[in-house]
Amino acid sequence: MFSRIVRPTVVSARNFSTSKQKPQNNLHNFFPPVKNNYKVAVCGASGGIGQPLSLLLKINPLVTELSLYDIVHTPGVAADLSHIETIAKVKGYNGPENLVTALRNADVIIIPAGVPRKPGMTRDDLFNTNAGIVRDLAKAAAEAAPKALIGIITNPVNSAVPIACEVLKKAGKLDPKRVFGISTLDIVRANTFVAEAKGLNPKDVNVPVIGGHSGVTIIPLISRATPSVSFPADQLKALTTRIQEAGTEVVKAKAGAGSATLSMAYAGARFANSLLRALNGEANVIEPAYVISDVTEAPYFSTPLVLGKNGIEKNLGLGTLNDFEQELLKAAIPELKKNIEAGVKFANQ
Ligand SMILES: NC(=O)C1=CN([C@@H]2O[C@H](COP(=O)(O)OP(=O)(O)OC[C@H]3O[C@@H](n4cnc5c(N)ncnc54)[C@H](O)[C@@H]3O)[C@@H](O)[C@H]2O)C=CC1
Ligand SMILES: O=C([O-])CC(=O)C(=O)O
Repeated sequence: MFSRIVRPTVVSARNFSTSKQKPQNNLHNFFPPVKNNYKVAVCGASGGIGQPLSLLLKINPLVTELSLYDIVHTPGVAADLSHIETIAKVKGYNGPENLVTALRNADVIIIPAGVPRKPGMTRDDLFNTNAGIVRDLAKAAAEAAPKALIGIITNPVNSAVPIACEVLKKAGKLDPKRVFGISTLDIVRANTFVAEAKGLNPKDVNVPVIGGHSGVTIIPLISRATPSVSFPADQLKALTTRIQEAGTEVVKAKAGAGSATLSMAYAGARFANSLLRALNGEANVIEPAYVISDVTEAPYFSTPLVLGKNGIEKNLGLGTLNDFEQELLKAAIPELKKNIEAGVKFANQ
């Protein structure tokens, strides 16, 4: 994933034979040199997403402290990851009594805590269990790390982000530029499926996906893909539906053993890396995410964002949508508004 940013340093065998330097078999050569260092906290670190996400963060050279919080198993996960030969110091924190310490002064907090779907469930069916989890984590973040950039993976994302924002608002700590619903997996999937359909290398493909993160609220903008691609109407419709229902595709394939974990860990690590690159002063880091927004009637909406040291530097907005995409937007808005209202109501009850 990091090869998207900087190509690996290639050291030839000849260089080794003439140099006094020891050949390096570790992964350090794959990463760019870094100027700065950051504390990243993962809430739900022992889970199906949390563990591989924490692994990817442990090998990110921008991370110098990795704080792993969960209600179970963090001592084991932290001990395991701490043996990896990278600079990040790993600490595990178990249980609510250690939550505030885990989050204290974090620069970035990523939240994959909560239950996943089983076949036959919608993401909304997770609301009753996961809403309270997100509320409690947001409360702790407001107390321990009010300047942190917070990325929420927990479903239903469309409601979870409003819950977190309302909780932060009540604590007087809401900065709308710092709270993100991570919809990166939708972009990752769109890139992969379009690349497969056109025989391209996925690393060269970028498909903007806007809206929310469930069913019809996921709006792929294939007309704006780079490189430019086109499909006959029936194929475009099928591809769009596949991107919208890709989470369900994984839930069905896992047959009761949960939902996407490895691809989500990749997507979460890509998003966290973009936040860290922006914090570290890199210009023009662009990622779509689901945030407080005034670009549509829905008060939260995902569009491409320019990220900076303080979170969102600029919302790049909707851009031009073709007729097909306008229809997708029309279908998404009522559902999004309903999901957002449910989150706001929960946080204020
Ligand atoms: N945004 C997205 O694109 C995606 C979101 N998800 C969502 O991510 C969430 C996690 O999924 P998995 O990792 O597969 O689930 P999992 O069940 O494998 O892991 C969840 C972890 O959260 C922990 N947890 C539960 N309550 C907690 C609390 N109060 N504080 C801290 N940790 C707590 C559990 O102990 C467990 O380790 C689900 O809600 C799932 O729907 C999953 C895939 C994609
Ligand atoms: O489908 C689910 O429940 C998990 C998820 O959000 C995804 O894979 O996009």
